[in-house]
This record gives sequence, C-alpha cells and structure tokens, in this order.
Amino acid sequence: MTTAPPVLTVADFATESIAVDQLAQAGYVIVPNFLAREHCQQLYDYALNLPAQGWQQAGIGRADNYTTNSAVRQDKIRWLRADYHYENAYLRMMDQLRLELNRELFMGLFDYECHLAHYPPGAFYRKHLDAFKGRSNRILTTVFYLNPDWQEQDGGQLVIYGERGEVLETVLPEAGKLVVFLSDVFVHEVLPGARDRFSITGWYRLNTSIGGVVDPTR
Ligand SMILES: O=C(O)CCC(=O)C(=O)O
Ligand SMILES: [Fe+2]
Repeated sequence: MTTAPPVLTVADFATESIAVDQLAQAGYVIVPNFLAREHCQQLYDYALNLPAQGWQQAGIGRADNYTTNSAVRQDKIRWLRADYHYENAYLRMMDQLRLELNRELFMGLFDYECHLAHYPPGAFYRKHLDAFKGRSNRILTTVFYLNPDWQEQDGGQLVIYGERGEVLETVLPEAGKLVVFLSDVFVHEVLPGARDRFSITGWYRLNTSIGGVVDPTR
C-alpha cells in the first residue's frame, strides 16, 4: 500500500509579510518554522530511507564546468523530481512561494530547482557563492533543514558572511527552518557536523532563454 502524498502549504512565509519585508531589506531571511513539524518529519523519513543509489556525489559548477571536488564540498545530493510524490509535494509548495515572492517583491522568478543534501558526520562545504554576478540565472537560494533535535554541539552550522567578510548569521540546521538569501550576494559555508545532516537546497531562477532555447537547469 502506498501512503498518500503530504499536502504541503506555505505555512508562515507567504502570510508573514515581515519575512518578505526582511528579505527585501536585508537580502536574506531566516524563517524558523516554515513547515509544520509532521510534514518536516515525513520529508526527513523519506530522505533517511532513500537507498544509497538514490544519491549522487555533489559537484561544483553547471553543465560543461561541472566537477566534483571533495576539498570544497562533501555532501551527497538528489535532485527532486515531480514524478516522486514526496518530492513533488515540496516542489509544489516552493512554487507557491515563488508566486508569492513575485507578487510581493516583483522578482519575476521563472522557475525553481532543488536537491536533497546529505552531509555525513565531518562533511562540509567551504565558503562559496551560489551564483556569480551577471553570469548565472540563479537569483534566490533556499535552504530547508530536516534535522530533528539538532543541538549546538552537533555543529553543521550554515555561516553567512557580509560584504566585508564579517559573520552575519550562524544558523543551526534545525528541522522546519528555512533560510532564503540572494544567491550572488552572500558568501556562505557549511561547517562540519557530528551527525548526519539533511536539507533541501534550491534556487529560484530567472528565465535567460535566448532564441527559444531554454537555459538548462543545474
Ligand atoms: O546546507 C546548507 O546549509 C547550505 C548548502 C549550500 O550552500 C549549497 O548547497 O550551495
Ligand atoms: Fe551554497
């Protein structure tokens, strides 16, 4: 018997105009309880129970410039697809958020791509930007955390840096928390953790198609 896919809704973000205002003003926002606990738990269980072959070693760059480099990042990923129930539920919810952001902030976000990420104990992702100014159509990064009972001593924080290299935020990857930031503005890194760390990282993109050729994702 298959269980019905969860119906996910944008719990806080869309209705909380404070969060949208914060994003507009600071260029990033941290929403502690983006998704209800049971939905978050379902996604966590889903990620935990995926078979090993459901994951791939994460790489750096897109298309022709793609390489894997374990000195930079050590997580395993799985791109979400609409033909898997649980994955589709998350994609649909984030599409609602896309429409909401376009309505509120006139961002003209065209689509969304995201992957599950699994950082085994000790894994990290060194300082980086998700997009380079004028060279990418990734506009907004979203990171959603799935880890119940994550404590300070478990490590694995996301550190977000400001323009002068100062620490703006040190974020614990706690279940239900969503972080959104401008992809080409904020340098960030994932510190090594003591536990398995699960998240869903995604990007809202602009359509930079030229001559009817749709810009490839990833
Ligand atoms: O998991 C995180 O906290 C951030 C991941 C990240 O920076 C990325 O995948 O580009
Ligand atoms: Fe990143």
